[in-house]
Amino acid sequence: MVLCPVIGKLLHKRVVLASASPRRQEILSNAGLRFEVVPSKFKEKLDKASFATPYGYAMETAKQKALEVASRMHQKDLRTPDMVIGADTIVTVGGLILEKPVDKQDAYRMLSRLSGKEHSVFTGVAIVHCSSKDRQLHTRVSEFYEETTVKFSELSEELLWEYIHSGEPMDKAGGYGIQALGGMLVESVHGDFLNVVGFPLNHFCKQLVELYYPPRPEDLRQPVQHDSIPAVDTFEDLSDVDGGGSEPAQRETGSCDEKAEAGAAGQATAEAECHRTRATLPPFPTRLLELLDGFKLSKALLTACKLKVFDWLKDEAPQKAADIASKVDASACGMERLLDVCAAMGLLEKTEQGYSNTETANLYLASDSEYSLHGFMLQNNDIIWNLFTHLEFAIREGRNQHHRVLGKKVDDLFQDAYYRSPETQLRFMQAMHGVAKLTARQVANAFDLSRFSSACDVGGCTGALARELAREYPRLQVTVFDLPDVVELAVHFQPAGPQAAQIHFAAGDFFRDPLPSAELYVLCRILHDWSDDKVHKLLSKVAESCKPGAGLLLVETLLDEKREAQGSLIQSLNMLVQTEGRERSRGEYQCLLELHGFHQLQVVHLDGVLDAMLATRAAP
Ligand SMILES: Cc1cn([C@@H]2O[C@H](COP(=O)(O)OP(=O)(O)OP(=O)(O)O)[C@@H](O)[C@H]2O)c(=O)[nH]c1=O
Repeated sequence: MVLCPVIGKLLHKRVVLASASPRRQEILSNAGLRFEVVPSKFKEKLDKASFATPYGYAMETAKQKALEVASRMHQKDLRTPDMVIGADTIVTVGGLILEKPVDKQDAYRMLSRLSGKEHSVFTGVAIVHCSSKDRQLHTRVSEFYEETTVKFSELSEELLWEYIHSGEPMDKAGGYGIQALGGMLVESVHGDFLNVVGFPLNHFCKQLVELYYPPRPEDLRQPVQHDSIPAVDTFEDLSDVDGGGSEPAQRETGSCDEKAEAGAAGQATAEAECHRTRATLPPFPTRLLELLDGFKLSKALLTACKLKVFDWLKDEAPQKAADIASKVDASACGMERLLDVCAAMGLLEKTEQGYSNTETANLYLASDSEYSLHGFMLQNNDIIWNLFTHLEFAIREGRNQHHRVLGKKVDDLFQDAYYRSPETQLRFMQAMHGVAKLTARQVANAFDLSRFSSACDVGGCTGALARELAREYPRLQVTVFDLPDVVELAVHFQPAGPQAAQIHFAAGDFFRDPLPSAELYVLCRILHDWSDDKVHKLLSKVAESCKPGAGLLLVETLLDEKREAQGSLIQSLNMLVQTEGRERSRGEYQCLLELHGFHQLQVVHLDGVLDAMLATRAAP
């Protein structure tokens, strides 16, 4: 969610952060800004003595960093961004400017200089607005700085060296990181904490407000100090009406002021007009329209995958739309539009030479890449998309929609729907394999499972999780238990390797057949497919198979965990449309587990929307 409305102004812009600093990236993305990262190659070697102030030096360095990136991006394939942000953080003490230490001795010199004293941290920021006319790059720079004062405690030699040996000082101005171990050195801070970390977010937002929402005439008559970042309804309407979009308004050229230039007599009318427009027009519903377009973007992505566009563009020189079109038997005009949308979504690079894959496309969308989600995309295109076209019925009826898509009754979710033909089964398995590979390592690492020597992954499909468990725990034997048809195909997904000897497949139906015996049972994204009745049935089977002390590892999306709320709620809707089950909250899982004799629940949040839970079987 975008908390600061002015950040939302940049959502449609191509914003580039010209910085390799992970802290800056984190601060800005936490603020809801969408941007690309292109680290600057500008060498921080300006002559410090030629600047009257330390912040003058920081601002100039920030500007040069941003300009270097703007001109490199413009030259390289004419990819002109709309905005490039550069920043430079320095520490000053006793008239000296400290940057990043070059080695441990240098870090020692810096930190001992700061010990027991107050120093200033300046971050200079440059916002470079770019445009391209007649192939020439035009830039407009606005810059500012922020100062924060920090006081260090007296640091003992021992502490100093211990800190230096931690490695933390090396990539940080002044040789410390206030946000991590370096926080222990700090007695007090005056000013913006994030400014010390590397980016003065608050001042940046205020600067954007100034750029995008110039003061109204009455504000100029009665100057108001903006101590806070103005709320959306104060300003949002202004710029969209005045500026005709989200271009930053120039104070001297804003449209209201242009009218005012017509003369004193015209001024009153012009102002009145401006105010009337402001009063009557609601904010432009940008976000709403973006949401509306969401399904078109998804379909463009899925169609490009279906046509294997990203396979044709993998590891190849850039290609023209017409070339790709002829390879996949498509029209050149249609393909060009599709590829342009893919480029706008950041999946392709578009240059004068043609289109090529971005890193994301190579990694996840090409069908033969290690972590390919191509199968998952096809599953979404061919199956889930159709189910979602019946969302209204799903909501009204409170049930999945396979019967409507297939035109017949579906009694068994898997046999009658997902596995109704070898082709649909293979596609489902490819989809699950891609998703499982993405998360399997995190699941395997979520808890210390070294006390178990055998595990059974119930409904373990292709064995992607089994493989990671085996890799992480070399003495663990893992049985993947799944339907006979699945087991038959699963072997094709198992690469050879040292883990192969630890993994076994067993065929059966987990609702009907006995489960293989194991010390640890794993149910990864299984329970959410099923109604409460079936969940009880399955959990009681698992519980019966367990000895006291056995473990149960559940992986699901927990509702109400106050993170990734949108992702988990969409997932919950997805379950309604596709399955007999639902996502559940931590409390619900805890109750279910306790009811079946599993206690000591531990929960670990994983990347994305998944959560891992581990519980132990108590003596019955
Ligand atoms: C005082 C302090 C600094 N930093 C980091 O120090 C680097 C400054 O160097 P820079 O030259 O401004 O930036 P860079 O890291 O070289 O990146 P770039 O923008 O590419 O020049 C930035 O990373 C900051 O976060 C912290 O992480 N914590 C702190 O408490």
